Amino acid sequence: MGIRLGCIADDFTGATDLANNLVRAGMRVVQLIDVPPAGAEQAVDADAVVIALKSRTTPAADAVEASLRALAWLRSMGAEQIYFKYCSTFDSTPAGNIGPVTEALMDAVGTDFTIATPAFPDNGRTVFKGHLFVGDVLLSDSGMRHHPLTPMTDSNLVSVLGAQTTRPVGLIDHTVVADGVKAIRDRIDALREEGVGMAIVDAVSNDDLVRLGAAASGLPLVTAGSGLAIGLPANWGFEPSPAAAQLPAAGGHRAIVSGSVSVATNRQVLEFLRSGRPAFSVDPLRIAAGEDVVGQALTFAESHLADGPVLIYSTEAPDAVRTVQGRLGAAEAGELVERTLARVAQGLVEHGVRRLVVAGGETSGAVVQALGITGLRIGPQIDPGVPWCAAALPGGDSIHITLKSGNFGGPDFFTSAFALLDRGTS
Ligand SMILES: Nc1ncnc2c1ncn2[C@@H]1O[C@H](COP(=O)(O)OP(=O)(O)OP(=O)(O)O)[C@@H](O)[C@H]1O
Ligand SMILES: O=C(O)[C@@H](O)C(=O)CO
Repeated sequence: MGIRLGCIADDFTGATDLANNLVRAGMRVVQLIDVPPAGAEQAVDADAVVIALKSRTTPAADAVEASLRALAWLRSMGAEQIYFKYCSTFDSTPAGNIGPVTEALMDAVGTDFTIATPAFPDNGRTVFKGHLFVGDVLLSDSGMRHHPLTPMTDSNLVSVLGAQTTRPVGLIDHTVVADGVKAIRDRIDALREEGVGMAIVDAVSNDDLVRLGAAASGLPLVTAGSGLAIGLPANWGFEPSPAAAQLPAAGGHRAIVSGSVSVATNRQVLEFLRSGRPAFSVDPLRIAAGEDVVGQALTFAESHLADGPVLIYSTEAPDAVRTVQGRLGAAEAGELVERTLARVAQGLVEHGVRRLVVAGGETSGAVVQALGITGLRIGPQIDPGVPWCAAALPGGDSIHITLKSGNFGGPDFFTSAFALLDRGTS
């Protein structure tokens, strides 16, 4: 039998976030890193597949091209519904990429209508009257207003999405969502008749998302953050079950590689340092000066791995990051650190690390690619949006890995993640 749900995620940690919510709602999920190359037939034994792209901030045409390739592959696997996953903070610019990718997918699946909601109440993202809140504040008052690539300065998602698409954008507001599945479907029919192509949907609770999920069962394409995933699997009769999140037993050394500079990760690094555990700080300026930082980090790790976990981190507060960026350039500094941390991760695996936490979306992309990982089996949730995963390594061995979005996870994430594995993954 083919897969039920085919998902296209615009970044790697976002992909595991989505896969995690699907698993928790009872689906067996495989996450693939990029679209499998043509001819490389991959046997997928899963109810849903999430293809992880790095298309959030690429030029819109590239994001569209990659998303359409992913769509074609998912349809060839029998996907009955397509889910385009973006960030719960709707990260995008007037040039895209949420609008252009959505339009291209609509054309390709032959639909005149889809929904859009980044709501993820478990992580404090709610949509009310079309406005996105992050915790207690509007998106435009949150840290996202300073994001270097996708600054979010408007919380009104109808206008944000409207600026990115040629199709009229409407709203399905909370009164309709609260009224239930029939009311949502009636509103969709009415918007369709008015010629609206995409509708932002309010959701302030998981119950809202469950109702929306049921109402969306007939739509060939849905677009959302990961939250909607809690409401879709029931449309095929799936029910929450621990069996969906089973992973093989974990073993091997434990390490954390953190290139995330987000607020939550800074707190997690601080908490780890405070606990007196072994940690090595990667200084971008020393890398730029030609020091063998990879070698130094691995020598440090080697002497501590037996009593791990060991943390290798470049995480710094915004001021320190700005100073480095001022000296090296933001893109250059980012790339330098990503390359370094990816090589550190390779070295850690060569030294027997088989339980690895990676923090940061870009960092995760660099690490996963350097390790030659092409697919992830999704396991149990550590914190909302972050599951453990199991992956095959090119040499035939396997690894347990978790890819943590910068702003996800509690302060003790770097230790609670391993504690969950110690309690058993199956
Ligand atoms: N000390 C540092 N100085 C400058 N740049 C850094 C430093 N540490 C990390 N970086 C770069 O900052 C970027 C952080 O992006 P990344 O996506 O990994 O984390 P994030 O933005 O915190 O998390 P997310 O995207 O999941 O929300 C990477 O390109 C990384 O290489
Ligand atoms: O939706 C989110 O916030 C995350 O899954 C994500 O996409 C972070 O990059």
